[in-house]
Order: sequence, then structure tokens, then C-alpha cells
Amino acid sequence: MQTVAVLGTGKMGELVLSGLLRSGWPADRLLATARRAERASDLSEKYGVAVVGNAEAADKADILAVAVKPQDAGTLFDEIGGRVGAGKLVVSLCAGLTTGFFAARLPEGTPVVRVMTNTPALVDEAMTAISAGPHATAEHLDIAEQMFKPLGATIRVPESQQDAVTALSGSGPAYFYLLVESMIEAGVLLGLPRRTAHELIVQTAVGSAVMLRDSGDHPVKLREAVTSPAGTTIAAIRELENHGVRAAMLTALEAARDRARQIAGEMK
Ligand SMILES: NC(=O)C1=CN([C@@H]2O[C@H](COP(=O)(O)OP(=O)(O)OC[C@H]3O[C@@H](n4cnc5c(N)ncnc54)[C@H](OP(=O)(O)O)[C@@H]3O)[C@@H](O)[C@H]2O)C=CC1
Ligand SMILES: O=C(O)[C@@H]1CCC=N1
Repeated sequence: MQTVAVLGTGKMGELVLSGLLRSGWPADRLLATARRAERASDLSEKYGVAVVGNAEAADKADILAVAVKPQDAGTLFDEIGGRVGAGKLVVSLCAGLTTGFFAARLPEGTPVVRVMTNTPALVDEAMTAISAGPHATAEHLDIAEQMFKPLGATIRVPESQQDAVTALSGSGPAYFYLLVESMIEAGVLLGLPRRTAHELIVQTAVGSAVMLRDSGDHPVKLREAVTSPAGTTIAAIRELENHGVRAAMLTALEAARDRARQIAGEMK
């Protein structure tokens, strides 16, 4: 079994580390790196994995999962880029950064795979999109898939689609949480106790999500089934349309896609 090093074990790095452990990846085949000593000792205590320096991780691991913020990736690869041999696989989780960004900082021939996952990895319900970069073969994509499959669903996409994927599923959980938060506030406005509003909306979100996934029906069909003629739902939907919620969603996701592109530009 190959050794995976998570480089920069913050929120996403920890999700990958804990997910790999849950899926049965042996702790002695995992390494983690952290910038702060306190974080390093918390991680080794919680997960029983070795937390080492970036250089040691780059030397010892077969697969380097890059989970630093995009803005920190340049410094990290200035430190370790030169010592990552062609036998290693670099798997980037970074929003915006292209595989070319890494290839330019790695010895010629080092395979790079780009993934975009999301926070529901915590409950093994992630959506992870995987793309081949320079020198990445089908075998390298299989390895990335093997790492992320236990954390939820996976899909393979051309790298040219990764910024759009980031806007949709990478950032997506935040939009749903914002929607839920707003609906709970509406419950409070209508006079419900906050706790009651929370319970009603969270279960409604879960039920709706399970129906979307398990029925395979188009969301329009599911929405129409709720929307009675001259009923309550259509009264609310008219207001949502009046307030441009659909147009706001289009513009918002376009902004997220554009920000991913901008990050890549800033990090050239
Ligand atoms: N959050 C999300 O929902 C998603 C994030 N991503 C991507 O995942 C990556 C990580 O994001 P996220 O987990 O949210 O960010 P975090 O800030 O939580 O994690 C990044 C971690 O990297 C550490 N770090 C930075 N530089 C170094 C270094 N040179 N050596 C060792 N450790 C270092 C940071 O240390 P310190 O604690 O000191 O800052 C931090 O703990 C990003 O590239 C992001 O684009 C992708 C999909 C979803
Ligand atoms: O907001 C961000 O930049 C990261 C990438 C996708 C989700 N969070």
C-alpha cells in the first residue's frame, strides 16, 4: 500500500486524513504536515499518524495531497518542489490552481492530478471531481479515485471544467447553508421558536436532498409536485422569482468561477 502525505492539514486536509483512516488506510501509511506545532501535536494525538516536516513528507510519501490554501502553495513548492521525484504523484485539492502551476515547480515528468472535493466529506457524502494533469495516467486517476471514493461520490472531468466545478460543488455547501439559515430566519419572522424553525428546515433540507438523489427525478418535477394551484407554494415562488433568486444564483456561481480563475492568475 502506498503512503499518502497530506501537505497542510487544515480543514480539508483533516477531512482527507480522517476519511482515509475511516476507509481502512493504515495509519502507518499516512503522514501529515502542519505549519504550527500546536496543530501538529493535536493531529498526531487525534489520529495517531506521524506529523512531519514538508521535506520529510515529500521524501517518504508516494502520494502528496496538497491541501494548503492556493495562496500558500507557491511557498510550499519552493520548499519541496525540487525533491519530488517522478515516481511520486501530486494530488492538488487547491481551488483555482492549475496542474500547470505545480508542473512548473516539479521535476519534469512528475504526474499531477487536480481534484475538487467538498466539506460533506466529513460524513462520507463528498462530491469529488478528478482531472488528469501533466504526466497523469489512467493509473494515477485510479489512485486519486481510490483515495476519494470512500469520502463520497467521484466524477472525472477535463481540467478545463474544474473552475466551474469549484463554483458548483466545491463552494456549493455554503450556498445550501445560506439558504437554510435564511429559511430558519423566516420561521422566526413568522413567530416560530428558533429551535422549531431549525428542526423543520433541516429535516426538510435532508428529505429534499434524499429525494433529489434517490428518485432520480428532475428538480422541476419535484417542485411542481409541491406546488398546488392557487396554493401556498406558488405564492412564495412568485416572490422568489420577483426577487431574482434564480438570476442571483447564475451571477453568484459565475462570480465563484471567475474568482477561481483570478486566484490562478494571482499565483502565476
Ligand atoms: N474549505 C473548503 O470547503 C474547500 C477547500 N478547498 C481547498 O482546500 C485547500 C485547503 O483549504 P482549507 O482546508 O479550507 O484551508 P485551511 O486554512 O483550513 O487549511 C490549510 C492548512 O495548511 C496549513 N499550511 C499552510 N502553509 C503550510 C506549509 N507551508 N506547511 C504546512 N502547512 C501549511 C495551514 O496552517 P495554518 O493553520 O497555520 O494556517 C492550514 O492548517 C485550499 O486550497 C482550498 O482551495 C477545496 C474544496 C473545498
Ligand atoms: O472558498 C474557497 O475558495 C474554497 C474552495 C471551494 C470551497 N471553498
